[in-house]
Amino acid sequence: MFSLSPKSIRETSFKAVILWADVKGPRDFELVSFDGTWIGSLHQQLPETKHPSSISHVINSTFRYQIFLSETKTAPSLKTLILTDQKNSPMESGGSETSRKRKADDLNQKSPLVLSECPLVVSDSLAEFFAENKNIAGFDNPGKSLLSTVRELVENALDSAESIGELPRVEVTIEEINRSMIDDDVETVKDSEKRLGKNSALGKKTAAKPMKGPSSYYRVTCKDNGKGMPHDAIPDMFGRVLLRKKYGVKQTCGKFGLGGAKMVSIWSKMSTGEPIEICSSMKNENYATRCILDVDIYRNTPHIHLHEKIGGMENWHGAEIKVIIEGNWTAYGSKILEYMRQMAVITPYAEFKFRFVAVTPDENGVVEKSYPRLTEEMPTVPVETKYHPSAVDSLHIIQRLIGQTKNQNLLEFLQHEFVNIPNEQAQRLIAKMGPDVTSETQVNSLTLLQIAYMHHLFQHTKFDDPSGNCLAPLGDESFCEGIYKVLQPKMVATYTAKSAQVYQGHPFIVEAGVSLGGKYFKQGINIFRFANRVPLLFEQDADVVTTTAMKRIKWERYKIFKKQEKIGVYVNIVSTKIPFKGSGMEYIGDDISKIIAKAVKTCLEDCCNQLRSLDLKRNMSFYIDQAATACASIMEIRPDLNGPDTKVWTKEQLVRDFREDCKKAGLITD
Ligand SMILES: Nc1ncnc2c1ncn2[C@@H]1O[C@H](COP(=O)(O)OP(=O)(O)OP(=O)(O)O)[C@@H](O)[C@H]1O
Repeated sequence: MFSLSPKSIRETSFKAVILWADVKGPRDFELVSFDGTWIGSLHQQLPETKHPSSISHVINSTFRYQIFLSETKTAPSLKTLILTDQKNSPMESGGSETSRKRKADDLNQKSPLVLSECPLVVSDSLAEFFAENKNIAGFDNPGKSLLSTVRELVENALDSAESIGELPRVEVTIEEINRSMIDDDVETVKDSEKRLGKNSALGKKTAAKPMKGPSSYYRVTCKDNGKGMPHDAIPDMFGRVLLRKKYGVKQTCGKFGLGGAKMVSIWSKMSTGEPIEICSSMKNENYATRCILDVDIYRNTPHIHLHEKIGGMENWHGAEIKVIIEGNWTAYGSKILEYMRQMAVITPYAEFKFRFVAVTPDENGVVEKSYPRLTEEMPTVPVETKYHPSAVDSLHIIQRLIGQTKNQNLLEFLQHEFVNIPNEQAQRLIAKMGPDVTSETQVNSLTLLQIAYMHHLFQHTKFDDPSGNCLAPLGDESFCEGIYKVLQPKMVATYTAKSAQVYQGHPFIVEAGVSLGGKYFKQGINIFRFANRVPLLFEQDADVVTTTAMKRIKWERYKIFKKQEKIGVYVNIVSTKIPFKGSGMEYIGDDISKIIAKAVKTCLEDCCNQLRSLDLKRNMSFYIDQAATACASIMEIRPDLNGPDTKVWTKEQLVRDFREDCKKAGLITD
């Protein structure tokens, strides 16, 4: 079975020989180690041959891969890889039933194996692994780390309040502190860079971009009204990195799945050496917990300084997290303020308070922002759902589910551990898995090759689409409220797709908004991107939303003129898996999926249509006023037109009645 501890991330080169294959031409392969680990994908040109079974083809390649080896495994070296062709299953590709079966038998006996030599250097602690690779979690330099710290704490605070149905209230304070308050010797910027580089156990220095101004130390505090945390669980929640045993898939705001709070603890340990302080109280508990700890990075354990229960906090439930980290407000302050503003747009049911205090209170020394709650309407809490077979992107997932399942026979396993595999389809899949496998086969007796083949079948079979019931978009009315009140455009239209669509077995829903005018916007197109209700602040250019708004929407068709107007474009994509591109996970590549690009375009076009009809109504409203005023003037001049028994209409009354009638007829909105 898999352990929960990653051992290494390395680049390696390997030599591989395909001993058996019945395909030729360009193919995508999936590389899997013999312990079931998915290693990576490879696009390879196979030689043209009339006798495919005699292919002997050498692959030379360099790979960046991530390996999770068992803790108990004695030989931590990876020697053997299975190569699975993603495109062309030997059993699926043409031929009679008997020939397909023969090929299946061949697959079982001959095994399309690839041999390789992969030297591995092993590191033991998951916390150390994250410390070494902090850039993948957004902690690549002090400025970005300050932003990521705020982000992780705010998103945990929101999750916590929403999970108990409480309208969130989140207070964030960043106080710059005098280093001499915590350091004996004041460190120079150069020394600090040296220290941060040295902390990387492999000596891999993070490519530090030149930043505006020197970095400094900051106390970041985030207080919420969420569910709080159980007393005994707190040290592990903040001081031990574990790979979570995920059973299914869920819409979450965490981008890396690494545990943001833990990354914050590790960053504080690495950058200032100061512990993290947690105060928490749960609903209906008559005490609060105060816990001070730091992470022992090399042992991956919490090092507890204080862990006590305190009284007198009966009227509060929630958490307050305090951490002292190295950061750079000069370089990233504007990004942090932008994050808070966009968070207020996409979370209009929350109340946010933000305060920054510099060590020297000059005119930029204090920044305060307050975003009041704009609606009491809260989206539903996203629910975890079982995997759709097309969303199973590694053998590892099937193996984990086999390890956890109560459904021991294969037929039950397929039907109950996944969505959208009905009984008949499960039986058909089992029939394809070769003569040794039946509905009654115990899942824990499946060989690795059989599991690899099950995975292969999942990737090459058409299943019904998963439902989007597990997703929780914000909703078009709340989205409109957020945009209108926080960013104050002149006009805004929003649209949330009525049903989910599917990308690689994961359901997704797009919601969009388009606004016009407003003093906070620049001329042209202003883009705001969100994924699972979290703002995306970097790498905008290659994003599907940017490309769609810039190139695919014919704005003039809706009488919106890019060169003259201030256009706001807002897109929130919610999914059980956001197909991010790039290591920073800050954008969804435009080339990634036509389905997503089309869904974004459709939603934006709906908003443009709404704006167009809003604009027509606005014009109509103007002409109605003009017409009514003209009529009233005539009647004032010629009172005889009112008739002997009717009362004399004033100009105002006439305009009011006219507008009322037009409103009833749907010609104008206001
Ligand atoms: N403000 C908070 N209120 C209540 N519980 C919290 C709070 N912050 C963290 N936690 C608890 O600590 C756990 C660990 O947090 P952490 O950010 O490390 O992981 P995560 O939130 O589960 O993952 P990710 O950040 O990748 O989404 C959370 O799952 C949650 O149970």
